[in-house]
Amino acid sequence: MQIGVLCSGGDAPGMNAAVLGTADTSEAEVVFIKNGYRGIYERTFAFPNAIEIEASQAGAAIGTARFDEFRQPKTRAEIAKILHEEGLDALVVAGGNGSWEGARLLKAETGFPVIVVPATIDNDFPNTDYTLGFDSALDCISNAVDDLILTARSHHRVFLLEVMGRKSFELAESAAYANFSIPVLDESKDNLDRIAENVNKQGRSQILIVPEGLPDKQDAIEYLSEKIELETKYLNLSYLQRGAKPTTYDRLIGHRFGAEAISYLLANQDGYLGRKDGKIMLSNW
Ligand SMILES: Nc1ncnc2c1ncn2[C@@H]1O[C@H](COP(=O)(O)OP(=O)(O)OP(=O)(O)O)[C@@H](O)[C@H]1O
Ligand SMILES: O=P(O)(O)OC[C@H]1O[C@](O)(CO)[C@@H](O)[C@@H]1O
Repeated sequence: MQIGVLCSGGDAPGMNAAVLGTADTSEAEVVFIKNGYRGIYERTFAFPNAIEIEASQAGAAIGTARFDEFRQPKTRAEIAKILHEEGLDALVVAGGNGSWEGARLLKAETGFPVIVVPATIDNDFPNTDYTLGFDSALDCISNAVDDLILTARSHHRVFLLEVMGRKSFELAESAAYANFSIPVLDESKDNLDRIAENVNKQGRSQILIVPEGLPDKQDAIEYLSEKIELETKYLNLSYLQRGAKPTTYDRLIGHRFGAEAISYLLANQDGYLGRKDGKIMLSNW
């Protein structure tokens, strides 16, 4: 069996472990596809030994992409045709919920077998408790909070730290819980007043964690800065979260997701992987 493997959407720490995990088999021939769905369209295929991949490194060593043309049925039909022409029997896609939707449509419209490995720092993917990269991104935020609080205390300041996650607040909420920081998960005036009041009552340096997807985020940041009596500073942690060194957990689960994807395809099953109750499982399309 010849299986194509690609990364799609934002890179996520642990994607490299997942890609390596797919190649950890002697029962299938794995072909890496560079730069996501675009790579199929442009026929940028590479055999595993042609690419340097380290599970210990963030990023997607085989490249990833956001490829808008894939939203068109005619592009998906063309891509299925190319996959057949290249002799591929199935596809493994490591990506987030957009990549999942693209894979779902590819399968529904063309019947091409595909398994999606949940890989995005946002932890927003159907039927899984966990997406690859979340733990590493969370670790990155924790390290930032550890460092920021030192300079914050030196100057008696409060930091508003923006974190990624698109519409999902999971990174912000988990980072705040893990670090005894204050999450800003609701932009209502009541909530912002309550946060400012608590910070003022305590009168000491704090880190407030703001999710990037907070509605009216800029207004909320300005409102809090006005209401908080200590001096406030704003920092966006941004892409550093995606570039975070993969934690051992993300390397382990990445390896397992990759290897399981191949096992399922060899057993003629496809769909999308997830982790539930500590187990890796497949949901069917
Ligand atoms: N509705 C859709 N129909 C078809 N293809 C889609 C759709 N949404 C996304 N895709 C494909 O998946 C790619 C990645 O999607 P998207 O940019 O939403 O990232 P993602 O997979 O959700 O990852 P991340 O969470 O890291 O952003 C898109 O560039 C496109 O090729
Ligand atoms: O790399 P881009 O296209 O700017 O995407 C940024 C987005 O990707 C993510 O890092 C992963 O989905 C989001 O948290 C963020 O909003």
